[in-house]
Amino acid sequence: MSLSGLFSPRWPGVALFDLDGTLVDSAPDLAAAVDQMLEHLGRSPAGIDRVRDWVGNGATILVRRALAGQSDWEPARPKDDALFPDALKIFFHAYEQINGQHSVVYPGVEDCLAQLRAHGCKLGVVTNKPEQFVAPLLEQMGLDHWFDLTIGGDTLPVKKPDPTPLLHTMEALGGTRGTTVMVGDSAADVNAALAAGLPCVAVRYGYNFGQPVDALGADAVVDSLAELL
Ligand SMILES: O=C(O)COP(=O)(O)O
Ligand SMILES: [Mg+2]
Repeated sequence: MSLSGLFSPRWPGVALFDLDGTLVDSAPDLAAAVDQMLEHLGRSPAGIDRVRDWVGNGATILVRRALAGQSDWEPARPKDDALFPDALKIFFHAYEQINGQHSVVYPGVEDCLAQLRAHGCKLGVVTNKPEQFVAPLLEQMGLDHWFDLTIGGDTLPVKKPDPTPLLHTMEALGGTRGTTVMVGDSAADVNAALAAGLPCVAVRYGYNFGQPVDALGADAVVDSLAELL
């Protein structure tokens, strides 16, 4: 499956990209910040392998999961509820310092973005990561210059898997359902695209809560964004 196929019948169009697990492997920084937060609260660190599976629904749910020590944080224990506001503050403070330090751009990303831009596509980032962390990460990764618009998890009243952030970005960039594609690594991305009525590419190398992406219902599943060229 090539991107021109997904854009059918009109090309160029708008390509919307998820950030964590799609453009950038940011789990090492998120895990470091989560572990700093847990240690500050006198808890044992969670470690990157567990934190990677907790990423995808934004920072507040990441912190909820870290306090619960598992993906399924509901119902939160009363003790966790009491700790949550402080835990979130500590996480934000830690991640602000760490964001970008150990993160890397995935192979194939730059070539894909360059090719899309060469075709005249508008490019957007639609992430559940809180907005304040998005521009600093894109800048440090040297990716910021590719994007016409970035939407964070708290930029609008709702986040993925709600389709609103995708449709908002598509419209702001002059796209339509026939000329816009979503590229992401998790069920939050695929479900948002399905609900928005947009074609979707899922990448296998990301996080997706520790589950394979092949059965999510994406229009194409790839091992690298270079496969789309
Ligand atoms: O911050 C998160 O939980 C994930 O962000 P993403 O939407 O870029 O994958
Ligand atoms: Mg993601």
